[in-house]
Amino acid sequence: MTTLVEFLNESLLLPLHRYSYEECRATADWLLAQMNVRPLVGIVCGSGLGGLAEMLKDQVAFNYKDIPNFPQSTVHGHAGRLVFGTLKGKPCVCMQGRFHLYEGYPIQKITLPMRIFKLLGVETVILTNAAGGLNQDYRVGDVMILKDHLNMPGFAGNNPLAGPNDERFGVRFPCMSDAYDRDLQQLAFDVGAELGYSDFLRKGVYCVLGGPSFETIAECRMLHKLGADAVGMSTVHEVIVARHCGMRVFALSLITNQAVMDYESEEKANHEEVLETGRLRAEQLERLVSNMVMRIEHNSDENINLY
Ligand SMILES: O=P(O)(O)O[C@@H]1C[C@H](O)[C@@H](CO)O1
Ligand SMILES: Nc1nc2[nH]cnc2c(=O)[nH]1
Repeated sequence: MTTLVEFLNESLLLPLHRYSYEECRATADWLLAQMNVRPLVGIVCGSGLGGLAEMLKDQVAFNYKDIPNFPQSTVHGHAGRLVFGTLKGKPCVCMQGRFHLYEGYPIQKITLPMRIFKLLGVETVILTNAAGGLNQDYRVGDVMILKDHLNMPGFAGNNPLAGPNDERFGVRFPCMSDAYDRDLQQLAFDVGAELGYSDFLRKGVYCVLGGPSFETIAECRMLHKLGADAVGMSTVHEVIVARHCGMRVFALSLITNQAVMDYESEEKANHEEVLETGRLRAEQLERLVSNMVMRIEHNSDENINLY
């Protein structure tokens, strides 16, 4: 006989679909069956930053709609393709389009690709996003290297790791004080300096909100007081799942607009400005990421062509 708890689990929790290890494995195996190279680096393209995927050589690409268990991209500026290839000789997989809470997907679904990355052999994840600048020293077009985050949906209990924990992915209570790899942050600044980008490179704290509405003036003021330098609608959930399963994480925000902090301001946040700033910085971001990828060392570097 079904207990009340089982009934509630099935009727309330199942619709918030959690993918089992076996389902993740099936998706990864489906992809690997069509691939002769295992990616070491997984890249996620933020809004308007899908051009990063075009840098990959010898591409094999899949539309999300053809990949078992994958959600669909519904946002303009997120193409909805998983692209495999090499970047400066290093095998990579790139999400040209990510999923967001505001699209209506459960948090476990928008973070599924991180577990697929892990099962494909990815060791380092590079996440990019578009964000509003809260730090008053930031300018539109600045690139903020994430050193930490504020997880607002998480404060309200919406964490991608909520629910039963499968130890095959990671521990029940993962540490997040080392979420953003410090060596990779330094590498970004070193590579950025060599490319002449120091003037627009920053380091800061990213705050995730659920979206899709942009923030009110009072909300921006509050987030700034809480220690956030930039605000967005993604990345943090992916970071948590990636760290849970032991991948190294690097993340950057392109500051696509100034968050409005002043009641006298005429500025209004809008998605078109977000995409336009992405277009203006695309080339430099592509150079920064590809030069970083070239210099990242991996445990499995010597195995690159064995799969
Ligand atoms: O996927 P990201 O975080 O780059 O997308 C940001 C947040 C919203 O999806 C959108 C708002 O313009 O850009
Ligand atoms: N929440 C939020 N997300 C963004 N993505 C790009 N700009 C913004 C912004 O100002 N606020």
